[in-house]
Amino acid sequence: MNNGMGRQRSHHQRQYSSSDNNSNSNGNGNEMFLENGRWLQSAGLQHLQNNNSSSSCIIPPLQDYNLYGGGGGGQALRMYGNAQSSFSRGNEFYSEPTTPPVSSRASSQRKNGEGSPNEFSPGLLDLHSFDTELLPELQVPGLYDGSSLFHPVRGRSFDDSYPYISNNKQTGRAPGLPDNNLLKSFVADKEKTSSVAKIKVVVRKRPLNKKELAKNEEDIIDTHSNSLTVHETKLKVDLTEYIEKHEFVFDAVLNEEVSNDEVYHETVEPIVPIIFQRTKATCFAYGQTGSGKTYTMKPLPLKASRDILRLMHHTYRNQGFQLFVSFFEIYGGKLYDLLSDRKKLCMREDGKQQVCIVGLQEYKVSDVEIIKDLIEKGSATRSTGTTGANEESSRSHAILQLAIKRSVDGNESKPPRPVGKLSFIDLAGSERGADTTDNDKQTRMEGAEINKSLLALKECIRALDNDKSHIPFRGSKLTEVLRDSFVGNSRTVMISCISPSSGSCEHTLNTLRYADRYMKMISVAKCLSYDLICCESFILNLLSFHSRVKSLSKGNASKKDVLTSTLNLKESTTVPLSSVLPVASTFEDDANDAWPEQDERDDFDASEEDSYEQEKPIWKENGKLEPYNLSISEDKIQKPNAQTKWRDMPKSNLKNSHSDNDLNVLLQEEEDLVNAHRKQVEETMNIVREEMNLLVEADQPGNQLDGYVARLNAILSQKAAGILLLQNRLAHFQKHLKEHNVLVTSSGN
Ligand SMILES: Nc1ncnc2c1ncn2[C@@H]1O[C@H](COP(=O)(O)OP(=O)(O)OP(=O)(O)O)[C@@H](O)[C@H]1O
Repeated sequence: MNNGMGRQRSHHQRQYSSSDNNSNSNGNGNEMFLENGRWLQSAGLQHLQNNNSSSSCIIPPLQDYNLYGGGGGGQALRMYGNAQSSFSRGNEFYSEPTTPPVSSRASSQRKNGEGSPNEFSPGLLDLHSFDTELLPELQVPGLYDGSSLFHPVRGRSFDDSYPYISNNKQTGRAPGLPDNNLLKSFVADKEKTSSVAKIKVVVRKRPLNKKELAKNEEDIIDTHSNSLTVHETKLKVDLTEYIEKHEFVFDAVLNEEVSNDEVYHETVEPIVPIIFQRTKATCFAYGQTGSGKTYTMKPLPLKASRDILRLMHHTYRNQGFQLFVSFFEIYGGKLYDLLSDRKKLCMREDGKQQVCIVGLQEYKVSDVEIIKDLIEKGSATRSTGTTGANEESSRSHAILQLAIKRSVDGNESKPPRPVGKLSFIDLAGSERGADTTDNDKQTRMEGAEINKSLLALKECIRALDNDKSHIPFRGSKLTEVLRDSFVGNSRTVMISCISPSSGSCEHTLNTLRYADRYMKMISVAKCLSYDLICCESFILNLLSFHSRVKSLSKGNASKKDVLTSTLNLKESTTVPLSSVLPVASTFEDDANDAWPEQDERDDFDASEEDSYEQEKPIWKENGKLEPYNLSISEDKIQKPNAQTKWRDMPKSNLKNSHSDNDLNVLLQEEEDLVNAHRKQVEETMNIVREEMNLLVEADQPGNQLDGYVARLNAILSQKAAGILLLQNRLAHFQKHLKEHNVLVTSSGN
């Protein structure tokens, strides 16, 4: 709690009650994550556990586990997407604003005057003017390995790259580092930059402004390292005041003392290098009018351009990279070029479903001063007006794009092809439609349009989860433009801006809940990724076990090989496995493929498998999920059917090459590992279920989270089935070995 707030609070006699809608910072959440950390350690996955004491940091970013990149990105975003169901519904009242106002005019002073939507001349329809398809291959010798983005380094997190300093400044910059260490650390940090979080949610609290101070409004927000508490004043029925506390945890919380430089360092700086790696990155600000979105967003593009140019002139010198700047706004559902006299623009999709903004002026730049001028020019041209909360309020969504392009095969005569793109989106204030202080019709229509587009954004992300084949990107111009942020190899940083004042409490809570839903979804996805890791480890153990016994059976493995193999296996539980193994959705099939060749299994009794029927996860009637326990099935597995017939293995070879004791040790280790992994998978699945229950509890009517939860449940069931199948086979395999006197003693499991 800051001092000012402490003083002001002392005038009131308030009772504190804890909030019912807090995020995963609550007791359960903490315990859950601590528990999570414990089993990570026990599983040899402690490298995945962040040293940060904050509970939310125990779980590293999603991209570490291939939920991102390649085909995984969609999955994570779908999870992330449904988090937004708390987002306020759009205003029913909507009619399209007739005109974009000119810059810096109060809404009451605006005049009509823009043309109709059909006024584009065919000459503008140049689909190649903004080719958003990225260059298919980009190899920069001696620098990034292009593949690293698609096989991100695991166990490295965003936070690893920049040690987080949990103090009042909350800068995240290690002491002694130069202000811009980008270049110095560039090559050394290439692995780190490739592990930049796919989605990062940062909250920025602004200081109380003069108006709020004049009204004696209190600062009701306490910030901690990556969490914050909102103290909401409420009245009891007997009209006595009490405070309800709402706690939230995010990737980072930046308080009122944090400078714009530090905001840049925390949000955009880490993603700058990766746009040279065929990545489309987006940073957007969200929050109520007057909360500081423009203040936060405005300096970021210039700082980013500076770093991009440094990289181009040094690290990527003579590589043919070029930087292009464009700046446009979406106002009243229409696009206007802010660098070309507010020329109306038109959006088209090309044959490859790439969104092209026809006629958008892009400036090739290589000088920071020119970029600065362009940004200032565009900002001055942006539609602004006056709202109850902000005299100089942005009435549009402004999008500034920094595109990196490169000549194909060094051929300067051909137009350069895009390599990566960094978009900065300053969204219009989130509560406009509901702002009753704005009584003029124009302002209300703007508000309705803004709400409509923000609602479309929510719908779009939700659809990513529910309907793979159709995402309503076309619901608004905003979502069409943001499409790049949702698909393919992308990075997104969401900065939620909040006002600290008691008068803005409701809006602030809305903004934080919106951001919090993102965080919860990310957290669910992270748990699932652990589940995936554990399953992978489990399968790898079995495969390795099988191949070693098989090689023993052929008599072509020395004792040394076997022991080395065991060592490797143990190590393999602490390193990424997805490069070797299938992803969750297919692992079962692949595991089947990897089992002994068919001839070894020809005589396998199918009825045996039936007896190990999968336990179905239990859905309670109230929609909650019960913890899932594999132990019943495990009992069955321990009693293999005596009827089982296996084709004989050449036991003579085994006996000749190795002592029974060696094999016993080996197999015992195998079983221990397998059992440890099974337990982890069980625990992880329970954690995921707990998370899902939290989500369901926090859900509001009509948000259709049920579908999402059911889908998660299906994934878990599939995993559970796969695990049982593998255990089943392990049991058969052990029995087979016993029958052939390979395994002398039982593990007792
Ligand atoms: N962190 C901050 N430190 C100091 N002043 C700030 C900060 N954030 C915002 N302000 C000031 O608060 C006022 C409103 O900020 P800003 O215009 O960025 O809000 P906004 O969220 O973009 O509003 P709108 O949605 O209406 O455009 C401005 O005068 C700005 O200078």
